[in-house]
Amino acid sequence: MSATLSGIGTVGAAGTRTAVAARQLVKVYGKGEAEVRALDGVSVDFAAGQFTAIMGPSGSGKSTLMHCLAGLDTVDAGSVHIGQTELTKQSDKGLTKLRRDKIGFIFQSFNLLPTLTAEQNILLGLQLAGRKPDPAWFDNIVTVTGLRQRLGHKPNQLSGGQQQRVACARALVAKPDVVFADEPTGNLDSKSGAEVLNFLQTSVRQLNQTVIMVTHDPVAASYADRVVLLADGRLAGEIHRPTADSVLAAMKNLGA
Ligand SMILES: Nc1ncnc2c1ncn2[C@@H]1O[C@H](COP(=O)(O)OP(=O)(O)OP(=O)(O)O)[C@@H](O)[C@H]1O
Repeated sequence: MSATLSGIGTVGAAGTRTAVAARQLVKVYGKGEAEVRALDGVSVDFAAGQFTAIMGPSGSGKSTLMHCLAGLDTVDAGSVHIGQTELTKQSDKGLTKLRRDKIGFIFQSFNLLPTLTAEQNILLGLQLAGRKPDPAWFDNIVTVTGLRQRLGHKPNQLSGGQQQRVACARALVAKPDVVFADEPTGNLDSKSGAEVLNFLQTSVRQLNQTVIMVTHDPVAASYADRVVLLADGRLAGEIHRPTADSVLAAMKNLGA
């Protein structure tokens, strides 16, 4: 841990712990005339036990930031810490372990295995890691996702919203330090989207999880505790206790 990051992983004055900390992240694509600085010096902390949405105009760097925070892409400069562990210093092997043990993912396309039941999909990652689920925790997740009657169903027997709730349960079952959700409601109608967002909110408020979500949708962002705004690869502000209207107004200010 570097000296400038001494607060990371500790309890701060307000009683909050930092789950993810990014410092001066730079990510450049292409060279010369074609160079794009997708991230241009982004420093941001994400508190544990909070639901944060990342928003910004198209091309502002949201996906790049999430991929760099989650160790799915490398940075050109800067650091990312997940708790006390510096992700940006890990070997490929270390990164695989970190992603498996500390990070949960939810994607726009649900990425469930079609031949497995909902329960088998939820437990697959743990099984591959040779770990057993904590029965009480599994039970909690099944309750808040409302999947109890659906555990024996295969993905093609489930609605889109139910499939995404299975993907949410799969992301949470290993008790990760942080869950990254990339446009989790992008493929869902508004009712199913609301179910998934309610679940993510409940997982933070009742199960004390940490969720970071990229979204284009001000209504989806209004479920978060905090919205971080990006523009041109830089931080462009933040909103605490967002409403759909306050997010929409901020996005209009950014020219989105
Ligand atoms: N693999 C790549 N090669 C070249 N340029 C890229 C690559 N990936 C992203 N970019 C560029 O980096 C910038 C940021 O892209 P990014 O996808 O992170 O933005 P975004 O805010 O998620 O956009 P959107 O809302 O449209 O999904 C854009 O200018 C994009 O064209």
